[in-house]
Amino acid sequence: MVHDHEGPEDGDIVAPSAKIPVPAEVSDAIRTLIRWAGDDPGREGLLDTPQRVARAWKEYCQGYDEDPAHHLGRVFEEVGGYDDIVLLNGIPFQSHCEHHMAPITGKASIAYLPKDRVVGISKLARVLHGFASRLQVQERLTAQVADCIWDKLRPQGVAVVIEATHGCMTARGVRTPGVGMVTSRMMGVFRDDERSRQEVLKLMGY
Ligand SMILES: Nc1nc2c(ncn2[C@@H]2O[C@H](COP(=O)(O)OP(=O)(O)OP(=O)(O)O)[C@@H](O)[C@H]2O)c(=O)[nH]1
Ligand SMILES: [Zn+2]
Repeated sequence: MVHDHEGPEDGDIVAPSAKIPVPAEVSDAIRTLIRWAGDDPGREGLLDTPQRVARAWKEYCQGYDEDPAHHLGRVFEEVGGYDDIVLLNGIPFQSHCEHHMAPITGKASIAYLPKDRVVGISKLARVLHGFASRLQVQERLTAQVADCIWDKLRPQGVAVVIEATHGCMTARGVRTPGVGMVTSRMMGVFRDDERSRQEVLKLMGY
């Protein structure tokens, strides 16, 4: 595959993704898009844009390079008898919708009721980012995060609530900013037991 030879100079401060070579067919496609949108990809300000856009998309979509379930591989079975809800509340995330490749920006609240194992709390956010860093619909993202925790931790319950705004609804199309889409997935006791569901929703601030 042919690569464009526009790399960082010695001494430049570069993001890790800047080192990824961009195949010529990818930068050509972005040049075509710029032209189709009405601008001149040959003008000075746009010369490096195809490489930047390509590398930005590699970064937005870096979840394709990982299996988020791996983050839940290290569990702790001794937690001093703790047997109540664990909640990571309001985790900010960014994703992109699979229909328009426009940003989805939101917050996720992820809770589980452990049975015999807990996980390092940062790992819940890592699972979220792993699935969010792909082309998504919010419903699937919500379900994938919940299913992953359910499968790997075998807890008594999992609750995931995601609230997000969709760039495809604000910057284009219906142009309705400020509207949040809310999705939730309740599993185990949070699905079957009304009091447990109310308790976790209250902890999340709903
Ligand atoms: N359910 C769901 N819909 C989404 C999500 N992200 C974007 N959409 C919607 O996907 C739909 C795609 O509809 P289409 O009619 O095929 O595309 P469109 O003509 O660009 O639609 P408009 O956005 O209404 O202009 C739109 O209604 C979007 O609002 C998501 O995460 N979940
Ligand atoms: Zn969209």
